[in-house]
Amino acid sequence: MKVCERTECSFHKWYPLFKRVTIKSVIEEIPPEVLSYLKEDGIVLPVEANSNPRIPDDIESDYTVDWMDGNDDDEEDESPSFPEFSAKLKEAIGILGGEVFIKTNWSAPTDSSWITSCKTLKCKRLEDIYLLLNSSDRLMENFLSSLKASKDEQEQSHCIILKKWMDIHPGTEFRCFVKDNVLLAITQRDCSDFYQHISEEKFEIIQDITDFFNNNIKNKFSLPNFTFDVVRQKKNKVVLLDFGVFNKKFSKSYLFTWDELLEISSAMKEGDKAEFRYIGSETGIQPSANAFESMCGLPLDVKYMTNDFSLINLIQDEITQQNQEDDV
Ligand SMILES: Nc1ncnc2c1ncn2[C@@H]1O[C@H](COP(=O)(O)OP(=O)(O)OP(=O)(O)O)[C@@H](O)[C@H]1O
Repeated sequence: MKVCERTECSFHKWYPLFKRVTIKSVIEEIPPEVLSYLKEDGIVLPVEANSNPRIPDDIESDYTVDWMDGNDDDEEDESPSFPEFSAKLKEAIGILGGEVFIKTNWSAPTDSSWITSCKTLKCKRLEDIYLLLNSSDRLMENFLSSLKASKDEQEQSHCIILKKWMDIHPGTEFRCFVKDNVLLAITQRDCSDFYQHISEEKFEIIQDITDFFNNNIKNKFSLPNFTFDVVRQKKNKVVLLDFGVFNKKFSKSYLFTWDELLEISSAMKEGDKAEFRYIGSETGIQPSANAFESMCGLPLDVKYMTNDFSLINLIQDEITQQNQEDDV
């Protein structure tokens, strides 16, 4: 993969061109001092995001426990503060209707919904945004990526994207694969459930997504090979969510394998429709990747070590080897 492919899939690169067909968003560049703060371990909210300000001494009641006796003032002094950046985030929440979804150039904090007050990725306050930015391993990987990135990626500015909140039914989300500007395949994105409506409407789903691709995406995105995600809310209503790299290291292929996608590509003839895969019955459902992500936060070092998230395979190989040694 050429490195610039990942750059082209960064939200801030494609959003201006595809504004009309995606969710209204605001892009804020992360200033260097905020980036350094986000790269640090631990969760210390900036003062502007702290919704539990210290009770002033003069109204402290007899029942107030002085937990931090003597250290309070020191702690308060150490809290970071980014008034300008925080004001921009607050303004963006207002512009987008009071409820937003956040992500960085490439990833959303889907591993951290447990930390917000409403236990979803919906952010209504600065506190929710800073909690997600600080607690997500997925975002941390984005922030740290410049350490191992090529020159091209290092020159990328890190951004926080605030998107207007949209209630999305997981059974309406699809990932699409494009090679040489041809729509090859479409897969259900939430493979942890069986959705009756998908099998009932499969032909309309393929048609709507194909029309959407032909009218809005084909030959307009800057790469010939890529993935894109859509939400098909109802007939003739398709919304673009995101673009991704056509590469197994960076994008999940869900109900296809990457080898299958390449085979489909080489067998595809002009006029062929994209291949569509979905869970066809209750028995076909698969474990939810998000549930796994949020239950077991693997240390980043371990993730990097395994590179393509194949830790399970690594452990399995180790066990097999040990068993073989025991048998000898
Ligand atoms: N504006 C929005 N409002 C509410 N939920 C959203 C919004 N945008 C995306 N989502 C939800 O968040 C999920 C993750 O979003 P997105 O695909 O942008 O993240 P990602 O990190 O790029 O994912 P991946 O790494 O799998 O490509 C989506 O599947 C969708 O369910």
